[in-house]
Amino acid sequence: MTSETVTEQDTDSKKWQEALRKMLPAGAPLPDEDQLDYSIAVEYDGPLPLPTASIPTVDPVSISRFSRFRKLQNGTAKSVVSRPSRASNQFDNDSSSNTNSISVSNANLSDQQFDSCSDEFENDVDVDSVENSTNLANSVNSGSSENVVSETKNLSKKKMCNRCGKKNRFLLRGIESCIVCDAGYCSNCVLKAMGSMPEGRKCVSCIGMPIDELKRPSLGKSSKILLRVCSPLEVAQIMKAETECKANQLRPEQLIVNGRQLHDEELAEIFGCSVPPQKLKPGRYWYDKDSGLWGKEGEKPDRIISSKLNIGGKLQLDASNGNTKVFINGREITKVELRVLKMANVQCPRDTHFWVYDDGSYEEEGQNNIKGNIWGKASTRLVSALFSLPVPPESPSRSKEDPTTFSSKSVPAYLEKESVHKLLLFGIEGSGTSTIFKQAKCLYGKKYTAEELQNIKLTIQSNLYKYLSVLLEGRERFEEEFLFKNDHPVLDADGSSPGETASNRNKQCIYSINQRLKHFSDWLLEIMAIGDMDAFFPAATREYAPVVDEIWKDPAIQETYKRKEELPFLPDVARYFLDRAIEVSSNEYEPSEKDILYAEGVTPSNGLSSIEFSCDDHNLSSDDYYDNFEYQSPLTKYQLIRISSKGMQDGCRWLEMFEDARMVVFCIALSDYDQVYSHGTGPPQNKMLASKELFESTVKNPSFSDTPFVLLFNKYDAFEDKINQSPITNCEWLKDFNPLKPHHNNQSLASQAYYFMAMKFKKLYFSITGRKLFVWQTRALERKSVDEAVMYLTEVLKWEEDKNEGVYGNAGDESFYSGEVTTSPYVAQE
Ligand SMILES: Nc1nc2c(ncn2[C@@H]2O[C@H](COP(=O)(O)OP(=O)(O)OP(=O)(O)O)[C@@H](O)[C@H]2O)c(=O)[nH]1
Ligand SMILES: [Mg+2]
Repeated sequence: MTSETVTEQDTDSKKWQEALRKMLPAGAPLPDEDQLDYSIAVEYDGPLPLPTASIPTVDPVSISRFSRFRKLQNGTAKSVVSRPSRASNQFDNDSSSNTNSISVSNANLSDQQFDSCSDEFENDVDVDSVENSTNLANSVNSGSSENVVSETKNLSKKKMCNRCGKKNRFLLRGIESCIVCDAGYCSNCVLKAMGSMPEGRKCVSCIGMPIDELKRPSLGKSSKILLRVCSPLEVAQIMKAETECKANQLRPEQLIVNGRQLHDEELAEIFGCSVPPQKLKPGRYWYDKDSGLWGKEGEKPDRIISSKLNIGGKLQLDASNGNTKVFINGREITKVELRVLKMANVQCPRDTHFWVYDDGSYEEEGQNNIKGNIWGKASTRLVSALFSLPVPPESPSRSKEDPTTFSSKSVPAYLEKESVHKLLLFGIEGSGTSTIFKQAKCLYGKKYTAEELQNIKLTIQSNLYKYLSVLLEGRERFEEEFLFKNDHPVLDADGSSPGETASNRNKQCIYSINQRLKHFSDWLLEIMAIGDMDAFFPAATREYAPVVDEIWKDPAIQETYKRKEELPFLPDVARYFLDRAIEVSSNEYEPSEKDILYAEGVTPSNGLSSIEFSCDDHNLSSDDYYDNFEYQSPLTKYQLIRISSKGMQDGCRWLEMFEDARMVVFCIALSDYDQVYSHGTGPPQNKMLASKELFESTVKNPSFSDTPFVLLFNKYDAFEDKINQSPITNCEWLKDFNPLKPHHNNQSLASQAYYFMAMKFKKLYFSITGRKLFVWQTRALERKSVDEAVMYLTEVLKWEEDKNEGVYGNAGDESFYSGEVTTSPYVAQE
């Protein structure tokens, strides 16, 4: 080794030390290389004030990680989602994959680039590898260099225009590909290569040829590229031709219905009927011509189409692979269907054979006696919709005689069902799921109706009495304790005995209230004890509002409130509403958005609630969020389904109904680590442990064996507030937390603890599933934080989809890449 190289290395290592020191909290010692704790990276919050030329920087080269969160601006990668806090990070990395690789280079980057890169660093460093690594260089190069290079090659090929061969900057905005041969063209070449597009987006040489079936879902969905080179009207025409021209249609032999290939006229019959199966793809299906139920072979029904079509073979008993011993029109139904039938109060013991007609009326086979209508009840329709079972359209023209009179206008969203991604949201009591749900509803859902608002108002008004009664009960207890203590004072050191005990009995104490209020208190507590509150309220609301206000302001109650930690049933929001008792109780009161957010009992406490939204509903997300993306179908719908904590306790019976959920969003309040949880008959337990148990059992639930999980760590604000007073090691499971000392403030400690807990859960999840757990943090009371969380969820879905489709294997590739790969010196060394 020459002396020159030695000095070079020396200087390098000094630079590293200098850079590290800047990243560490002020005064923190430079850790040993061996014990370097890289979770400190979450602290990093901006470019270092060092000459950029000499700073080792982080260059994003990981291809598959580019996504909407890493969209490119001016050639640099930047996190689109602004960080909700210094510590906002996603732990979406998989230690076993190479997708997190980041190469380190000494390239000269501008400040701005450095900033972007450090963003990337902050968000992307593989937590697992960081934790285990002993060397920064290794940690940031956690992927193998070979893989990085080959991924890049693939991408380069993918992103090359098939006509001009250029990888010019237009390519950052995507390419348009041929629906037959997948050749891609940049916006400069697309018209030259595809001509007037009489059959949609096909190379001129591919016209007349059948399309690539993988691309069928994107038929008729235009991209932004086309809009750049054609007028909107032209694009509309091209898209129309693409969906309608003969060459692009399914061929009858691609469809097998009830075990038989279709003929030409059968295909025509399907497409010609008034309610055809939409978005039909080649495959094997079953069809029940009496009820109109239609599904994929071996699966539950998927939709209801026109009945009485003469297509395919005879419906088989095992068409949907049911195992319930209950039969509909000769088909053994699936568990989910049976459950819905039971909810619709249809008696169905084993070995029942039903005859179901297309209007939902049913009878037992051979009895000739209509027993009822399955779809009669709105609740059944709702439950069916939630469980992805089809429901017939609600149309006045619907009739048994003429089943094909459904007007196409009334065909509901279920026809688009396959593009609805269900996200299941739950967690233990108080984790914040209803707050998140309400925020999401405000952000993307429909406005509350007048009736809903009225109900919310009544809920808020009666909550006042609930809170008051908790306080009054606490007051009584504290008063008794206080007087008892004074009755039996501990002997003083001088041996003086309890002298004036008798007179204490009649004495007032700080917890005492006047006779009049005592009277009201007794009355209210009695009503609460009987559980008869609804009989008195809201009628009594306005009448008693002044008393409520008076009691709340009474010094005794204020003293009681000071000990709210001892009142487990008093939520934090009590003060928010009690402070405004008079206003809230008035007839004219209209709950504000904030009131609704804070109000308890707005989302059902023992069941399901759901909202549907599409990507376009992101009203908080910046416009340029989608700028660089291929056009996303506005039809990508998401359904956020919240299962209440009570519903979860119920033997988790809901879960098995959601096998088709695209994602489980498990919510845990970070601030629960030192809270006690007691429910049911079980002994009190640490709340974080209770969450962990529920998490574990959910992960092991067979219904979710293939479903990605996202862990939402909620109440980050409360977590930050308390972490310095109450160490997280108070929780048995978190005993081995060993923060890098000294932490100069709550934020830094909180972010380290957050990382630590995220890692705990990631490892737990990995040990059960062998997969990666996605982790995100929220402050559910802040709307922006929930919006960001939802964006993250949709992003994870996208990643998962890409993964399932074999990333970049086909055209809909939404990843972006900024110029050439910088070969890291470390990669080169390997
Ligand atoms: N400080 C803080 N409070 C929150 C946050 N999220 C929710 N809360 C409060 O925590 C309490 C419980 O939240 P909920 O949303 O009702 O929790 P939940 O999961 O629906 O719980 P159940 O209704 O018991 O099933 C409410 O008083 C919320 O206002 C948060 O991010 N920070
Ligand atoms: Mg709640």
